[in-house]
Parts: sequence; C-alpha cells; structure tokens
Amino acid sequence: MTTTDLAEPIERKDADEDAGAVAGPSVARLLRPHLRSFAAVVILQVIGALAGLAPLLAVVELGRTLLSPGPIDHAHVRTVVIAGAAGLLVRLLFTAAAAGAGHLLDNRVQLAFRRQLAASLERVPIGWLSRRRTGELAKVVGEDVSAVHPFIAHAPGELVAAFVVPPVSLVYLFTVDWRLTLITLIPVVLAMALIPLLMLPARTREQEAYDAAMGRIAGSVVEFVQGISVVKAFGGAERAHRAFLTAADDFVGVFSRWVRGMSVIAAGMQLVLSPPFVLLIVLIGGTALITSGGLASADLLPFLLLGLGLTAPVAALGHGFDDLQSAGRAVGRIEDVLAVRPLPEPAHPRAPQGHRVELRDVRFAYDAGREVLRGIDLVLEPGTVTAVVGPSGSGKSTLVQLLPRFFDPTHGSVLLGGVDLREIGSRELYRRVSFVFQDVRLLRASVADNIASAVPQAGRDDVVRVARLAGVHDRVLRLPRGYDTVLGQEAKLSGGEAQRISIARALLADTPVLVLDEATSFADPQTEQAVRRALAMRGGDRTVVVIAHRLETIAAADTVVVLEDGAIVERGSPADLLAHGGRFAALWRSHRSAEIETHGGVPRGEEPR
Ligand SMILES: Nc1ncnc2c1ncn2[C@@H]1O[C@H](COP(=O)(O)OP(=O)(O)OP(=O)(O)O)[C@@H](O)[C@H]1O
Repeated sequence: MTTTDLAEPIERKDADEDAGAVAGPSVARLLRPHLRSFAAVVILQVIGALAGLAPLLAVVELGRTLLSPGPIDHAHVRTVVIAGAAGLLVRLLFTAAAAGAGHLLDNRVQLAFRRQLAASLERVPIGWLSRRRTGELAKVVGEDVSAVHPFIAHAPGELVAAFVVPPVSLVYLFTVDWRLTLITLIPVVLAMALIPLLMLPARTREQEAYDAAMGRIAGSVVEFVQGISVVKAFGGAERAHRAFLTAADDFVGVFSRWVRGMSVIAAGMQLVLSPPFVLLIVLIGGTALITSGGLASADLLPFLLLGLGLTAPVAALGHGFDDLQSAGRAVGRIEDVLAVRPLPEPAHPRAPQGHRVELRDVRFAYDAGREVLRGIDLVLEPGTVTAVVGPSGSGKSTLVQLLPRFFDPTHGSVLLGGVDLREIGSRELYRRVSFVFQDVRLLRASVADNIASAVPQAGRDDVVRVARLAGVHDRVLRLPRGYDTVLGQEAKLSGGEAQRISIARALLADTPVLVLDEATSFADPQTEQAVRRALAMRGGDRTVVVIAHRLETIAAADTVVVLEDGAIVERGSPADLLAHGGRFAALWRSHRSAEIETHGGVPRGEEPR
C-alpha cells in the first residue's frame, strides 16, 4: 500500500475501482448466490398465475356449453368443471408455495445483508463510526434492509402477474374475436397514456418540493426537540416553536399542490382501471358487435371475465411502484455502507521497537480538498506527557485519533516504535495504544466486562483496583448489582461516570501509549482527578498525549503543542512557551482569567516553572 493509495478521501471508494477487492461486496454480488432461489420463486409464480386462468376459461366454456341450443353434454360439462377446479387448486398450491419460498428467500437475503453490513462495519475505520453516524447506521441495518422485503418477496409475483397473464389472455381473446379484444384493451391503453403525465417536469418539481418540505419539517422537529431544554432555560420558546410552525404551514401548502397535481392523475388512472369502467367498455363494444351480428352472444363471456384480469396487474404495478422505489433507495444506502473503504491490514505485519511515536509530515482531510491537518511533524517520547492545545476546530481530536489509527493520514505517516501504523496488525496496535475520548461508548454488558474489555482474563481484584484509581468504584457499588450490573439495561451512567469507566478500562489495558481527551463537558471533580491519576501513571516510560483543557494538566505536561488551523504553531515546555510570550502565553492568560471567574478568584493551574 503506497502513500498515494491512501491519499484519497476516506469516505467512499471511487466508482471505477474494484469495490469487491477492498470494500465489501455490492448488493448485486450479495444477491448472486440467491439467483437460483429467486428463479424458482418466479417459476412457481408463473405456473400459479397461468393455472389461475383455467377456472376463468372453464367458466367461459361452461357458459358456451350451457347457452348453446340443443341437449347439454353432461360429460363435457363434468370435464370442464374438473379442469377448472384442478386449475384453481394448482393455482392455490403454487402461489402459496411461491409466497412461502419468496418470504424464506427474503429472510435469507436480509440475513446475508445484515451479516455483510456487520462484517463491513467491523472493518470500517473507527473514526468513520462517529456518533452522528450511529443513528444512520441503525437505520441502514434495520429499516433499510427490511425495505428490501417487497422487492424480494412481492415484486416477482406482481411482475409475473403483470407480464405473463395478460399476454396469454390476449392470445386467447384474439382467437375469439380480434375486434372486441382491441376494444377490451382501451382501459389499459388509457392508463398507460396517463403514466407520462406523472413524469412531467412540473410533477417532478412538485415531488422534489414535497421531499424538501418533508425534510424541513423533520429537521425543525429534531431541532425543536433537541433544543427544548436550551430553549426553556434561555427563553425563545416562541421563536423555536414558530420555526416549527412555519415549516408545518409550508408543508401544508406544498402538500396540497402535490396532492392536487398527483391526485387528478391518480384518480384518472384508478377510474379507467376500475372493474365497472372495464365492464362498461366491454359491454358497449360487445353489444354493438352482437347487434350487428358480428359476434355470438356466448363469446362476450370471455371478454367480461378475462378483460378484468388485463387491468388488475397494471393497477398492482402502480401500487407496488412506491415500494419498489423505496426499496431502491434503501439498497442505495446499503451500498453506501458496503462501499466504505476499510483500513487495510498489513500482509506482513511488523513489530514496533519500543513506543516512541512519530508523526512525519502528516496531512489529513476528511473530505477531499479540505485539509484539517497540514504538515504535522511531531515526536512523542516515552516517559513524557504531551499536551495538545489550541482553539476549537484546530484539529486536536483529529490529530490524536491518528494514533490509535481511527483513520490513516492522507499524506505522510504515523510511526510507533519506528514502524508505520499501517504495517502493524490492528490487534498488536490495540495492545500498545489505548485511548479515552470524550465520545465514550460503553458496551451493553456488565460494568466488569466493560472495564475488562481489553483484558478479558483480568480478575475481579484488578477490575476493582483500576475502578478505584479512576474514582468510579463507589459509584459502581451503588448500582443494583455492583460490578455485574448491565449498563444501558439495568443502569445508566452520567457522562462523567462513563468517562471514568473508560479511564478504568485504559488503566487496566496498561498500554505503553495512552491517548486521552480531557473532557470539558463532564467536568466533575472526580473525573478531573481520574484524568490526573491516569496521566500520573506514566510508570517510567509510558508515552502519553492529552488534549488538555485545564491549566493544571497543561502546566504538568512535559511538552505543549499548540495547534492552529491544522498546523503546529508553537511547541516546547509550558514554562518556555509562557516566557516566549506567543500564542501559548495568550491562550494561558485567557484560560487563567476564565478559571478565575469560574472558581471565584482562585486560579487552579499553577504557573509552570
Ligand atoms: N468526522 C468528520 N467529518 C468531517 N469533518 C470533520 C469530522 N470531524 C471533525 N471535522 C472537522 O475537522 C476540523 C478539525 O476538527 P477537530 O475535532 O479535530 O478539532 P478540535 O481542535 O479537536 O476541536 P474541539 O476542540 O472543538 O473538539 C473541524 O473543522 C471539523 O469541523
């Protein structure tokens, strides 16, 4: 893997690359093993649909026999009735078998999709799985996979009915009377003529406006609900409410235009495809032909019976169209997840020598064209604590996330013990690098299992020891079942408590490299202490890097790195940087006055010496 290979945007693979080689297989590839079963379902449907014509033809034949002058041929009637009943039975059996097989197939396909998605998600860069995406992914794995259901389980039946039955019926009707056949087709032709009206630019614009208005209303609801506490606390409820009401009003306008445009056409289609309309057309045409002597009255019967069958599939297609469209969109979203490029595992992993961390000319862009890290050269020596500081959005989180290889740099390299992270196997890497970020994810498992997730063989004593160090032991004892309490099920932890659990986890993992984001959002005293203990645990030669927000942490660091707009603008010991009077000194002063304000005139960070 060369640097240029990695210098692409991380989000999507380019379309012209062989997706299967690197990313997960596409939806088409996932469907391929099921093609035989799919064909079997279609064949069962075809047989069932064709057999369904037998009872209708039997009724036609019966009508002819019974209406014809002269004595009734009872043997013939019996044969026709038996044939019709047999057809009905075959139809029932085969369509039931097709429906059952279709649903089983659908189950298997959904399972395959979900397994593949899970496998792909295991391999996507950890950084890609941001919290923003968690909701979207839940939707893809849950709802979107289920939305494929009509496509697999129902579409074959509807398509078969639409494309197989009418031609066979038509051939039969043509043999009876070609003129009345053409008349019988009038409703279908009228319905077809209306379809292009649905695709007119005005309709497309209305549909787009409808989608956009729907999006606005969803957005304003989310904004309203998410911001409700802020709105309540700081006022402005009316304003927020107004935004929501405006979106709702706006939606009503767009919806009525959309409905007006669509409903006229939809109603028109429903009318021409409705059985009364079809019967009316056939009866008018048939009566005219019979009175002119061109058609025997018994021959009207097949048109009345089969004529209705000609329009039903067209109507069914119309109903299924929406489902198929949403299945198509769902498949698109599944494709998007499957196409995310995983971070490649090395073919010949190398073992790092020591745990000196080095970033060489590192550049990084989340989206092509906008670099958030630019030319970072940085060495983190074992046995030192490096504090990364800088304004919000300067790239601090992105920088430290490169160390546990949440992403690969788009240019340059990150080395651990002299080996590029891309050449270290992921297991080996996680044995050496642990991290505590603000965005803490805990497993739906017991507290003990959460703490010991990196060291499953750890005993309860070890778990309790690190929980004490992380300042969370007492809280755990107050949980319903102590260390056996299942998080997210039997108990919910606060943000600070969750972070202390993740600190305990990192302390137990006891890796030579520790990456820490000092929380600002959960700034309770116990969490601050836990962070400090974790930092103090350098035990000789641990390599520690911390995104530092508190003066105490900054002052205690060996080296401070000041980031601005993705580049390092200052670096050195806190004392030297303060004496230098540059950016760090300004940052220090503003932090200090903020802390003096917050803590009633007592700055907590001592002047670095
Ligand atoms: N997942 C992402 N996708 C796209 N852009 C991102 C993503 N995460 C961060 N960014 C952008 O990258 C830039 C650097 O963000 P980063 O979170 O690294 O900064 P930071 O210094 O840690 O900020 P803060 O102190 O506010 O956490 C910002 O412009 C941010 O908008």
